Amino acid sequence: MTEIIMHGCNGHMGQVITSIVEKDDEAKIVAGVDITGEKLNDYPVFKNISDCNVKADVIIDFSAAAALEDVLEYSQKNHIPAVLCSTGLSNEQVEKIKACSEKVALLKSANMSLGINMLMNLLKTAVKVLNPEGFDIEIVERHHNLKKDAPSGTALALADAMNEALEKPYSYNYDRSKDNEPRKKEEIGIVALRGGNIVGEHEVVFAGNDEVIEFKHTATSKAVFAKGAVAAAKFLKNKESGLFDMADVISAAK
Ligand SMILES: NC(=O)C1=CN([C@@H]2O[C@H](COP(=O)(O)OP(=O)(O)OC[C@H]3O[C@@H](n4cnc5c(N)ncnc54)[C@H](OP(=O)(O)O)[C@@H]3O)[C@@H](O)[C@H]2O)C=CC1
Ligand SMILES: O=C(O)C1=N[C@H](C(=O)O)C[C@H](O)C1
Repeated sequence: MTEIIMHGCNGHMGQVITSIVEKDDEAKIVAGVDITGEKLNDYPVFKNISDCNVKADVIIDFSAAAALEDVLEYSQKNHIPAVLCSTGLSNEQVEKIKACSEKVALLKSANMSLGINMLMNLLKTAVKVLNPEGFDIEIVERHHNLKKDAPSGTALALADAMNEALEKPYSYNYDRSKDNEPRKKEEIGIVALRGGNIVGEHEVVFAGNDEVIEFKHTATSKAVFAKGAVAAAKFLKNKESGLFDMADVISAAK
């Protein structure tokens, strides 16, 4: 049994995870943390993670970037591994995660789906073939009208994955409205659309001379992220320290 503290338990993702874990004989939410403090389910809810006095194997965080430091402090102090899913993290926060992972096991992923994590590998291959031929790379992401951060953590992770495969990393261009000149070769354009209840779409376009190649992932339900997060929690249980990602969870399941 994997006992979970659900951080951000009353939000959209927290509630989807709650319903998935209810049907899972190998996992249990033993406490929730949410700034609203409301008790919506049968587990106790704390307003701040520092007040949570319940023993657990792992924390799952789907709350907000602003909560990261509190989650890391609690995770390190109580030596409880954490699955970090909130997006909109600053570079400084990513460095804090790396430093903290020397003391406690952490898994950070902007997207918990199998499809996006496979797409990252495909893009690394594509960029190695298409970049020497001068293809321009653009990313378009679409999300619901409640999403706070832009561009999505996934769009940035896809761009980072391609940059890892390039000899010289490209810069990211989020807004061409003031450029007043043609796009640069060594950049990746990243565009964010927000509307309705779109769960999450990511499109990567390689535009060359006389041909265009498009990769697209569509999440049709938040359950795809929730299932990935629960699998990650089970994977992280009993790990002492280190920084992991969804690729580690996927390869351990093979
Ligand atoms: N890695 C992945 O696969 C995915 C990542 N995400 C990311 O997860 C995060 C949450 O998404 P979602 O569930 O849609 O968002 P919601 O806003 O629906 O839920 C977040 C919940 O956390 C609460 N909260 C906010 N700040 C804190 C805090 N400091 N301490 C405790 N609770 C807090 C919110 O309260 P209040 O409403 O009062 O602010 C809310 O109840 C986002 O960053 C999103 O981008 C989402 C889906 C997939
Ligand atoms: O906020 C969301 O909803 C999502 N956020 C993640 C992101 O920023 O990439 C992942 C997913 O696309 C849904």
